[in-house]
Amino acid sequence: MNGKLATELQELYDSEHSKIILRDLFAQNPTRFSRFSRQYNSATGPDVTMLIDLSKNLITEKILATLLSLAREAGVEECRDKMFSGEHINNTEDRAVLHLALRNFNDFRISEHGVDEVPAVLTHMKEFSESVRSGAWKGYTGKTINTIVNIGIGGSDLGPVMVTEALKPYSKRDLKAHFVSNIDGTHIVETLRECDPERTLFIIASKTFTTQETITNAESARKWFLYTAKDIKHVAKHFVALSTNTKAVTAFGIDESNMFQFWDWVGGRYSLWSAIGLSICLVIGYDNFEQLLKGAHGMDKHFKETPLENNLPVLMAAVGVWYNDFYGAQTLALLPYDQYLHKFADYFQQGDMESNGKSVNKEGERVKYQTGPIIWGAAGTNGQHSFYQLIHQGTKIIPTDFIAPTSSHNPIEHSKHHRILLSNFFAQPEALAFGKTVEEVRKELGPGASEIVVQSKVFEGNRPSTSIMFPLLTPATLGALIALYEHKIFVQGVIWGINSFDQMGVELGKVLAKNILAQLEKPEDVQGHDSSTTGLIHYYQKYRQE
Ligand SMILES: O=P(O)(O)OC[C@H]1O[C@H](O)[C@@H](O)[C@@H](O)[C@@H]1O
Repeated sequence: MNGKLATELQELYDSEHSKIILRDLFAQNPTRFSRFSRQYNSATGPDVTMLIDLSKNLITEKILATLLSLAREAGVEECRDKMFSGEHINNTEDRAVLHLALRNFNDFRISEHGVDEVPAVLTHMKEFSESVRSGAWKGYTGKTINTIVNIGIGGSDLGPVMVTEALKPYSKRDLKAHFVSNIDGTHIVETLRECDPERTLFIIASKTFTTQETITNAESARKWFLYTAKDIKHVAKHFVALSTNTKAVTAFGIDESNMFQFWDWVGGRYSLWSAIGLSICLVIGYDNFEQLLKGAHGMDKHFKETPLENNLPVLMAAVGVWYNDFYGAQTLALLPYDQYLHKFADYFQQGDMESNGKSVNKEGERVKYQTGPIIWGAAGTNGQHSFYQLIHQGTKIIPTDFIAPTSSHNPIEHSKHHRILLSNFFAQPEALAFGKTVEEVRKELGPGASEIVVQSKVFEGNRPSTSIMFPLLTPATLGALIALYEHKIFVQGVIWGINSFDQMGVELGKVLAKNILAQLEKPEDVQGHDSSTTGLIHYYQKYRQE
C-alpha cells in the first residue's frame, strides 16, 4: 500500500470518484456486464461453474487495471507461489501455510513435514466415518451412534458448523449433529439434554488441545457420560480427538488410535479441510467430503495458474481494497440468498477478521492505511426486513457480496419460493446500484406530494455490490466458494503487507481472564485492576448465586 501505485490510486480516487456513477457507466457502456464479469469453470476435479459479476462495483477499466498493478507490485504472485511451495510465509510463527495441501490430490508438489501423511489421515477419517454411519461402530452397550457432538471453538467449530449446515441436503438425516463451543455452561447443558449417553459420540476438536473452553466442555461431557457409563474404559467408544497435540490428547484419556492428526501448517480458521472436518464426514459421508476438497482444489489451481486479470480471488481482493482504502468503507456484508448458507458470514467473520485484523506489517511497523474490513451479513431475504434500510439509504458506504444458486435443493411449489428468492437477489443489487431519483419519486407520488415524503423516498443509488451465482450448492461448489474467499483474504493480506496467518490479538484477553479467574472468590483478592474492572467484579461477587 505504499509506493507509486497506491499514490496513483489515491489520485484516481480524488479525480474520478465523483464521476463514478453506476447509472452513467452502464448507460455509456452496454458491454459493462461482460467486461466486468467472469465465468469460472473448474479445470480439475468435479465440474464447478460460477459466475462472478463485478460490474455493479464503483470501478472503471483504468481503476481495475491500476488495482491489479498494485497487487502485482505488492508481490501477490511471488507470495502465492511461496505459499504453494510450502515456504514459511507465516513469519511470526515460522510456519508454512498449507491448507491447500489438505485438498491437493497429488497435483502440486509440496515438501513440508506431515504433507505426505495427509492421505493416511483421510483414509482414517473415511474408515471411521463409514463405520459410524453404517452402524458397525457401536457404543459401550452395543447400540449404534445416533448423535455426534463436536466440541471445539473458533476454527475448530465454525467451519464444521457452516459446512454441515450448507450441505444439509447431503446429510444422514438420522444422525443428529450438535456443535458445542461456548464456555457458557448453558451450551453444553442444553445440548446434552438431547443426547443419549449410550448412542452419542463426542468429537473433541482442538488444534492445540489447550483451549480453555474446549477442554472444560470436554471434561464436563466426559463427566456426564461417565455418570451413566461408569467405567472409564467406555470412553474409548464415545470420545475421539482432532488435534496436533498427541500428548495432551492421551493425557485427556483418549486413545491415540481414536485421534485424528493434523499439523501446525494448518491454521485454525483454515482447518475444516483437515481432521477438523471429521464431523463433516460423519454428517455428509466421506465421498461428499472428498468432493468438497476437490472443489476447493479446483479453485486453488485457478488461483495458482490464472493471470491476475482473470484471477477471481485477485479480482475480488482488488475491488475490496478499493473500497477499504480509498472510499473509506469499514465493512463488507456477505449476503447469501440460500438458507443453507446461513452461517457463511459467521464463518468468514473469523476467516477474514482474524486473518487481516492487523495493524502491524510483516516488518513489525505500524501501517498507515486501513487493513481488514469488518465482516457481517445474514441469509437473504431476512436481512431485507432488517438492516438493508441502512445499506440503501444510510450515510455509510457498505460494499456487499450477493451469493445465490440458480436452483434450489427444495424446489417446492414448482420452484415458486426459489423464483421469489431470486427475484429479490436480482432486485436488491439493482436497487442499490441505480436507486430512485427525486424526479422518479415526484412522478410516482404525483403533484402535491409533501416534499418531506419525496426526499425520504429518494434512493441515492451508486451503492456497490458483487454478485456470485452457481447452479446448485453442491459439496464441490461449496469447496470452490470457500477457497475463493480464502484466497481473496490472502491476496488482500499481501497487498497490505501483513501476516494473515497468526492471531496474536486473541491472546491478551485470555491471559487477563486467567488472572481474574483466580481472583473471583473474595473481594479482597481483586487486585491490580482499574476502578471499572474492579467495580464490575465486586458487583458480581455481591450478587452471584451458586
Ligand atoms: O483449535 P484450538 O487450538 O482449540 O483453537 C481454537 C481457536 O483459538 C483461538 O481463538 C484462535 O487461535 C483461533 O484461530 C482458533 O481457531
